[in-house]
Amino acid sequence: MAVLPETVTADAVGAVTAGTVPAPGVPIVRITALRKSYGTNEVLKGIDLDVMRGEVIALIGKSGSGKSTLLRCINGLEQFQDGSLRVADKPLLHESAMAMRALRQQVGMIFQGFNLFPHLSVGRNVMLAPTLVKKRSDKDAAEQARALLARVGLAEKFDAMPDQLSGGQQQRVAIARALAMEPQVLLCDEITSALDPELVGEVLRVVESLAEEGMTLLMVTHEMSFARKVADRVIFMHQGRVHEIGPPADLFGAPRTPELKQFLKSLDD
Ligand SMILES: Nc1ncnc2c1ncn2[C@@H]1O[C@H](COP(=O)(O)OP(=O)(O)OP(=O)(O)O)[C@@H](O)[C@H]1O
Repeated sequence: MAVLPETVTADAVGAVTAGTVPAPGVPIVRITALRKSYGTNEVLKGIDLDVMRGEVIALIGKSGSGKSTLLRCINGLEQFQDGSLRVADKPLLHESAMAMRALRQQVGMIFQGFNLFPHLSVGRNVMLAPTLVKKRSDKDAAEQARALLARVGLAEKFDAMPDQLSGGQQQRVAIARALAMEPQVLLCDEITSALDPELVGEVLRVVESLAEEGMTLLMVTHEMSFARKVADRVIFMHQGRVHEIGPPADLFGAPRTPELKQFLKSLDD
């Protein structure tokens, strides 16, 4: 796990986090007895998890095991029925619009679909949230966007339109856009699943470099070799529970439960 200094500023980009971050050893995300249902279907059945600053966690598991729902609860996209969720020591309270706005600034999320605004240039896509939400000047936001685009290897694409980019490039813009809000945690939900195989590597390399720089990452991934290489811990979710959790060498090398053994075997078939 990379360890960040006490305070990290956004000027050097790299700049994956900004502002004051909690002291080392303090969880950035603290999830306690979290339960989430859709109607009568209980999808998360009591999740307990502390995510430490600078930690990289890979979430793996069968389709429907609750991985995406967990990420969506952490960034406030989904409400939950029971338990508690704290981000940077603040409780996630859906009833407070102000608290939710603050949360959205702490927690970045990248999805399988890149969700860029098609009518805005790449640069404008990256600038949008900082100008609207953080009230940055156009000049500052453009400067930051240029630096972030350089950071993801797309310095020359500032004025391009999204449809002029490959899927891998669009996903890298989406990463730059998420970083522009200077999140303390980045949630990645199968961010390479929609890409042609030859484009997967360029996106994973960016994520890997963020991990090396100390970004806290929670990623749902089907890229097991990536999880093995980059994650500090892997979580195997099964039927809405954290079924196994530990270092990648343990989960991949010595799975304890039949469910994980079977899941890993299914990947080889
Ligand atoms: N908006 C929704 N409304 C109703 N049920 C939902 C909704 N979103 C997810 N579910 C259900 O919640 C369960 C968990 O879904 P989730 O997407 O979290 O699983 P997952 O592990 O991320 O799966 P996948 O790997 O296929 O994305 C599934 O049974 C799914 O059908």
